[in-house]
Amino acid sequence: MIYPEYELKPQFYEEFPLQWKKIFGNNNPLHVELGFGNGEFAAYYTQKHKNINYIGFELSITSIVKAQRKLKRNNATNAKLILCDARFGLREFFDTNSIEKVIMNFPVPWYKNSQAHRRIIIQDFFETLADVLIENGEFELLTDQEWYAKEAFENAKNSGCFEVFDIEKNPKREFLTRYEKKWIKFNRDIFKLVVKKIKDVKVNRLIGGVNEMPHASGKINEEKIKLLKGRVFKENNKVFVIKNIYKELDSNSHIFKVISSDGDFSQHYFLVLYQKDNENWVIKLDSESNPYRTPAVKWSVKKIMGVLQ
Ligand SMILES: C[S@@+](CC[C@H](N)C(=O)[O-])C[C@H]1O[C@@H](n2cnc3c(N)ncnc32)[C@H](O)[C@@H]1O
Repeated sequence: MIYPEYELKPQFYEEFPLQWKKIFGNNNPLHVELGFGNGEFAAYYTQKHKNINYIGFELSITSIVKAQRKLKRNNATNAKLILCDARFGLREFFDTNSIEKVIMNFPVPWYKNSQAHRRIIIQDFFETLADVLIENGEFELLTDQEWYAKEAFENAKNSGCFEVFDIEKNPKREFLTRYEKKWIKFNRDIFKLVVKKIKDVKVNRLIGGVNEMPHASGKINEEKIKLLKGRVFKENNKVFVIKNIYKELDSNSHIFKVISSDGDFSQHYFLVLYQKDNENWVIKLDSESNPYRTPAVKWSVKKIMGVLQ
């Protein structure tokens, strides 16, 4: 990363939710942008609002690099960018009643029904918002898709936790994002939805507390190791698959390439299995691998040790 001071890697933190006061060195209000793209809005917003702490989520590494450049050019000191699914990050990295404003400019709408689970504004999202926003905290959505704004409107209303304002068509805007400019050029209408939190909800988080290193140990039947390649394990909301197993030359250790999911949240990582003494083996996260220690990640460690015994 070119300007690492702007990128925050929560997977290297020990404790969740994150301690934002420590991270920014002040107690300024937290404003969060979901899907910041190339960071034009982040650069504008952090200049305009010097007394807030801005946190942006993106899934694209290229976008993170471009956004870092823009923040650096402005010498912004109140911004952190995170490469992570915004739905996961909003729920897992923030405490209850901690965010003043959440902004989402021109999300990917995911038109097809088969892709609907990828939309950010699903019902669960509004429950998370009702947890992490402070009282009277706001969520602002801009989109060129009227149906998307209406779906968000309905989901926010159905949650019972928000004052939901009428959708505004072609609102007056001080700053146009890259996608906004593009859609205006294509003569598309723009829709703005604002909701204000009026009621608390407490949602379950996957990785609360101290982020312990999952590991398991015991006697195993070595013959069973090679049989695990390609196996899929499922339990409730958790799934993991062992994509590959590599044996280290000249040593009794094996690396497992694993993909796990907790609901819609997937992670790739490596586990290492090695012989500790004459009788016992240990399995744990490989030191190069740093997934969030979600229930599926912890379960994969215990389960593999279990089936090898
Ligand atoms: C259409 S672009 C809009 C970018 C920018 N906000 C703008 O208005 O110019 C949508 C952005 O959201 C990002 N994105 C999509 N799903 C996401 C998710 N679940 N979490 C974080 N970012 C996401 C994409 O990578 C993409 O950069």
